[in-house]
Amino acid sequence: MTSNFKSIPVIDLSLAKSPLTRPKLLQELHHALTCIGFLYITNHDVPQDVILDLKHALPILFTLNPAEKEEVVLHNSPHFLGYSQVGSETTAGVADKREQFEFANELPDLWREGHPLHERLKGPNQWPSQNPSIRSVVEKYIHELTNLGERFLRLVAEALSLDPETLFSFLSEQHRLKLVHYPASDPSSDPNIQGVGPHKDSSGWWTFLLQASPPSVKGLQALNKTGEWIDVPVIEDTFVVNIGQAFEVVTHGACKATTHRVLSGPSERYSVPFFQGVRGSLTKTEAVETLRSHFVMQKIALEASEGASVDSAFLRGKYNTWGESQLRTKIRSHRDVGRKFYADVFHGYVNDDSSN
Ligand SMILES: O=C(O)CCC(=O)C(=O)O
Ligand SMILES: [Fe+2]
Repeated sequence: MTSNFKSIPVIDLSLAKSPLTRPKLLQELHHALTCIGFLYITNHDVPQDVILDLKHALPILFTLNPAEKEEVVLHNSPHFLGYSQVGSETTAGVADKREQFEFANELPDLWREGHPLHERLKGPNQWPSQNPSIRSVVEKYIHELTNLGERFLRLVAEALSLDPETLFSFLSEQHRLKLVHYPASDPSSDPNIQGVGPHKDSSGWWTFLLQASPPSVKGLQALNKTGEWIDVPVIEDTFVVNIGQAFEVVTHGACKATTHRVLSGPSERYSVPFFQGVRGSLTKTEAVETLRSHFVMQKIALEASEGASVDSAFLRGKYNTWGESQLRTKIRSHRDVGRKFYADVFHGYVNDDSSN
């Protein structure tokens, strides 16, 4: 569990540039990592035009007509890359009220019969033919966020007294990006309509989220220790950054993947999470053992009040690699895709409740 935070800290990455201010940054980052699991970063050095181009592209992309969206529907893709309509994804057993386009850095489909099934998550994107400019906007954005993620990981390592390159050995060559649209809800209806239900991020090592609507549009909330939902409002020129489940496992719970959700509201909302990918071949043993002496034996970085307790579907589940557990999550969230491309394992995955 995370500590009983009431707000989300803002970490100024420009403090890293001077030896005079770097210690302050590392101290604040350490606190955010070990006590909250959620933070904003500012002065992140992602070029403004790359962010603005993406923000401007969102409303245009989502006004494609249903046939144009259908052309790139997720159901075409064994890599779970493409468009999914409102209500087609479920989180915590309830349909989410959001539509989304999922992309990744462009990779060839090298999977063949006999290779590990999770390798099939890697592959090319589907690009909507009626919005040809979206491709370069998304590709530039993924490129910048990949770099930001790497810069950030070096700071995280330093804040946790690890070698700056240590955390890179867990990364995948695939990073995924979702462009998300939450339609407005009727204000007279239930105020707690689920945009996306309570969850810990399962796809990434770290998540870097652009809240792409004006500050007046609310929705994102993080859960603190006493079960209160804390607003994570839009702050201009920041990214919201949060820990994924694999990172919680590898750090033995020193750094928690904090539960969060989005409520849909009276205004539509756009957001863009970038999921820094975790290597699919990562086994449970590697995940647990690689940094064990650092986090458990030396008790470094374990100042979070409750110590380390890890709540992980990956560890609880019966699948040995991160890739397999990620594939299972994808299949359970998008069953039509699972049934079509993963028929051999589909029933096993959807009927297996050994992890959620
Ligand atoms: O839309 C948001 O602000 C957050 C979305 C999210 O948590 C997710 O897609 O994992
Ligand atoms: Fe999330």
